Amino acid sequence: MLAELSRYDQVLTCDAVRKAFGARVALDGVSLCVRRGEFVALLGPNGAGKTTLFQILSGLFVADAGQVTVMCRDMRRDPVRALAQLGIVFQQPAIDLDLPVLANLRFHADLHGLPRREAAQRIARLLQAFGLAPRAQAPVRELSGGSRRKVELARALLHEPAMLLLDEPTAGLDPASRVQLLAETRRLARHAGAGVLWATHLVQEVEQADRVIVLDRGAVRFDGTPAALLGITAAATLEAAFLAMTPSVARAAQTAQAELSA
Ligand SMILES: Nc1ncnc2c1ncn2[C@@H]1O[C@H](COP(=O)(O)OP(=O)(O)OP(=O)(O)O)[C@@H](O)[C@H]1O
Repeated sequence: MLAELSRYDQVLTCDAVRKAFGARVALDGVSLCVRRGEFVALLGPNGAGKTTLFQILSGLFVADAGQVTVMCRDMRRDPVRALAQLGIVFQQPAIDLDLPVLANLRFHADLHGLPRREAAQRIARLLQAFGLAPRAQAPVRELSGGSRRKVELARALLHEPAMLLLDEPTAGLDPASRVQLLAETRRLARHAGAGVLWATHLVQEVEQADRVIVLDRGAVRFDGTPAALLGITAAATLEAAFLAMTPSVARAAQTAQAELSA
């Protein structure tokens, strides 16, 4: 019974996923899960495999081996129903810059087959929550980088997905916008009971996470709470703990430091 409960509590599962590009192995047997209402940070240096993993989780790439499920739907066998439960923000902005904010959101609602009245209510709520209501009629091109990201996040939440996949959503934002976007995502996802997988290489963004998964060179090096990451590495800061978990990054940091002090 307990095992059944915990299986249904898992919104996203990824089991022994492998992906290679020719001889380069990008993911080497990655297993992880995200539970309902849980905010999980996926922390990894450049080239760790985060984007490849997201492309597989969002159905853009097919894994060479392994299994992905969303709300118990197998991504390979039942992609339509698995994808319907996902809200995705890609690393590269993917929004029509010439369309007004409102039209972008309406288009997404239509794609998901939301009835017009229901869509209008949800859009109004999300625009309000993100402080975007006054800019609803503005073309996205006229918005700041931070506001554009908020439109993408609102769009990802519009069909009320069980799981949010966010690939470095704060890339290119200033520190204040980063903190704001992170806080708003957490609040909205928790309110909706959705799971969140937030990929980043910024250690500051994992402090508030329920759990952190460290990915390096295509493999999971750690999976636990930020406090546990500090505990097992006996590091004073999360930054030091991350370096301890990713020796290749630590070596690069040491070399850079030595060059600076030479
Ligand atoms: N289309 C591709 N063809 C060949 N190699 C690829 C391709 N996509 C990714 N790789 C390689 O797979 C590895 C993982 O790359 P990936 O982009 O997934 O890492 P990442 O963690 O998202 O990095 P970043 O933080 O820089 O975006 C890297 O070694 C990369 O060079």
